[in-house]
Parts: sequence; structure tokens; C-alpha cells
Amino acid sequence: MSTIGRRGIHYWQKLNAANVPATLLEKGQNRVIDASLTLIRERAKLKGELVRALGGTIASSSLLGVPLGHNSSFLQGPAFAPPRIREAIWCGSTNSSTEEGKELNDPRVLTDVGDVPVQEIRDCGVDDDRLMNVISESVKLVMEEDPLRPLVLGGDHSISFPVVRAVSEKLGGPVDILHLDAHPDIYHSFEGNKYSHASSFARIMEGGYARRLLQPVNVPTSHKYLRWFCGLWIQAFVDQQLVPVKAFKRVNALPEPSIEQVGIRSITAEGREQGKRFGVEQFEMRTFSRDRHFLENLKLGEGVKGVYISIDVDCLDPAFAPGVSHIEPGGLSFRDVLNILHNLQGDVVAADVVEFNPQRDTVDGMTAMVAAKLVRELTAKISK
Ligand SMILES: NC(=[NH2+])NCCC[C@H](N)C(=O)O
Ligand SMILES: [Mn+2]
Ligand SMILES: [Mn+2]
Repeated sequence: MSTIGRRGIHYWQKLNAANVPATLLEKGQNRVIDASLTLIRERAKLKGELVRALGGTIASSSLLGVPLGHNSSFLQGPAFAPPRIREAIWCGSTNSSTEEGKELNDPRVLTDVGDVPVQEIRDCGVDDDRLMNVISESVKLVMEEDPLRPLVLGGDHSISFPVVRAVSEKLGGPVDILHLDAHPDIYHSFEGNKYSHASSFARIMEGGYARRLLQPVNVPTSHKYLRWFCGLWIQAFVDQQLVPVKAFKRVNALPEPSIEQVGIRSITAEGREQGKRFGVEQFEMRTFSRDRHFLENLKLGEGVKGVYISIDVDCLDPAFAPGVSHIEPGGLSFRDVLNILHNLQGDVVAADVVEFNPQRDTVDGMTAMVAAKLVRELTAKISK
């Protein structure tokens, strides 16, 4: 298998120059896209019917692979990740129980609808505007089949934009996002690519798919408690209609955080400015020991449509996860991440695990196991 890199698509422009009618190309491309969506739709339908027939499930994780690597600013290996992650999920060296005792073998807990055929679609000359729509469509097809919830296997981090867009559009409003990453991925347009993996959270915030903080961010930990405490009292007054809501408009503009970026240790001035502009709360590794308690007791998703979790594998220290494109020392331990996940309170409506690069992994596939365990524990978090 090979990937069609960022430059590989250019021979389609030559075809255009050679007077191949645009409608001929476009019709053919649409047939390929329809065929791709049909397979995902039918697999999702079958898995949905199965889970509903078994009964008693409110939410069930369903894997959707998005093998896309060309929006990476560095290496393109994440395009090869989904099959390696699946292989590691079911690897005989472990078993099918999650840490807190969910059974992954049970289709009520975990199913799989396969991969979006990203390479096949791009091979037909489909551009990124349409490819991103196909990814969003695929996510919606999974969500169509209640109680299935998408657990997306990347791919580079650019895929989070079409995925979160689909989740928010399908649920009819913004979500809260827990974003674990060494990088904030919030450049307006990294190296001129608006779909870059380093720009996905700018697109998410512009689209209004995540709740925004209306107040300055990066408040010290002590202020967080103050904010929570004041909020509680004011809410009680408002609830009992002791004061007109209007009078507290300014204070009401202090919702709980919207996007929590955790693990950050490679951030530029633009990353900080964009974070402020969009009301994103950035927790940097240099203050992790101070923030740990807060982060290990997160409560998200109240007053919005739920919680989305996006895990860039490079949030982990490279000692735990060497198989990533952007090696950035000084990161989270695997147990730090699990503590944050296990203790998070909130209805997790969808999630992704991105940026695992098998071409950078150790020969024994250590990072594949790490990515797979993240997927397993996210499965447990989603399914109920
Ligand atoms: N999704 C990612 N791994 N993004 C990494 C972006 C790296 C980029 N060089 C930056 O300065 O932020
Ligand atoms: Mn990253
Ligand atoms: Mn990232």
C-alpha cells in the first residue's frame, strides 16, 4: 500500500489541462464516493441492528478508521495506523477486558464499521473539501444507528475537524472537548493549509462546534475553585428567581471550560493568541504538577451536547510512545492519561485517537499497543 502524498494529487490537474471533461471526472468521483459510503452505511446498519437486538445498551462504541496522512506538516505515516491499532486491540498478548472490567468481545460494548477508503478516494482526484465531507458523512452514518457512537482511528490530527463537525451537526449543538496533545493545533492556517493537522482546532472553533469560554483563560487553579463556587451561588439565586437573570449576565458569562487542551509543551505565540481568541483553555506540561488535581477531576459536557475526547498520541512522553511523527520530550505518562480519562465525569459522545505513526514505531509495535490501549479505555468510557 502506498499513500498519495500532498503532491500526488497533481496529475489530476494535468488531466484537466488535457481537456478531459470536468463532468466526466466529477461523475466518476461521485460514484466512487457513493460506493464508499454505501459500505460504511451497511456495516453500521448491521452493527446497529445487532446491538439493538441484544438490547439494554444506551451507548456503544463503534470503530471508524480514517487512514489519512497527507495533512501532516512532517511525516505521513499516520495514514497506516488504523489496521495496526486494530491488530493490537485484539492481540493475544492481552485479553478482552478493560481496566474497569468492560468486555470488548461484546458487540454491545465495541463494534467496527471499517475504514473510510481515503487513499482510494484521493486516487480518483477528489480534493480535500470533498474528502472532509466524506469523513463527516461517514461519522454521521455511524451516529444514525443508535446506540452506536463513533470511536475514530486516525490518521493525522486534521481528521478531528470533519469528525467533530459531524458530531456537533448530528447532535444539534456544540460539545465540550478534552484535547490531549503536545501541540494546540490551532494555527489559523499552518504552512498555508487550512486543513493542516496543526489547524484542526481553529476550524472546529470557527465552526462553533465546541463551546467557547467567554472569559480570559489560563486562570490559576485557585481561581477555578472561586469561579465554580461563585457560579454555584449565583445559579442558586437565578434558579429560585430571586434576582432577574439579566442582572447577572456578566457573571453568567463564566461557563465551565469548553476545550481543555492538556499535555501542551510545544506552543508558539500564535498558538497562545489563537487559544485566547477562541476561548480555549491550555494546560501546559510545565505546570502539570500544579494542575494535576484539577485535571484528574474534570467534569465536562453539562449544558452542551456532551463530551468529545481527542487524543493525539504525542501527548504522551516519547518514552511511552515513540511511534509518533513529532517527538516532543517532557510529556504525560500513560498512567497520567488514564487517570484523567477514568475520573472524567461527562457523557462521552465520540472520540478519536490520532497521530500514531507506525513507520516510527519500535519493531515490536510498542506504540501500536499504547494507541490500542487508549482505544480500549475510551471504549469503556463511551459504552454503557
Ligand atoms: N497534530 C500534530 N501532531 N501537530 C503537530 C504540529 C507541529 C507543528 N510544527 C507546530 O509547530 O505546532
Ligand atoms: Mn501533537
Ligand atoms: Mn495534534
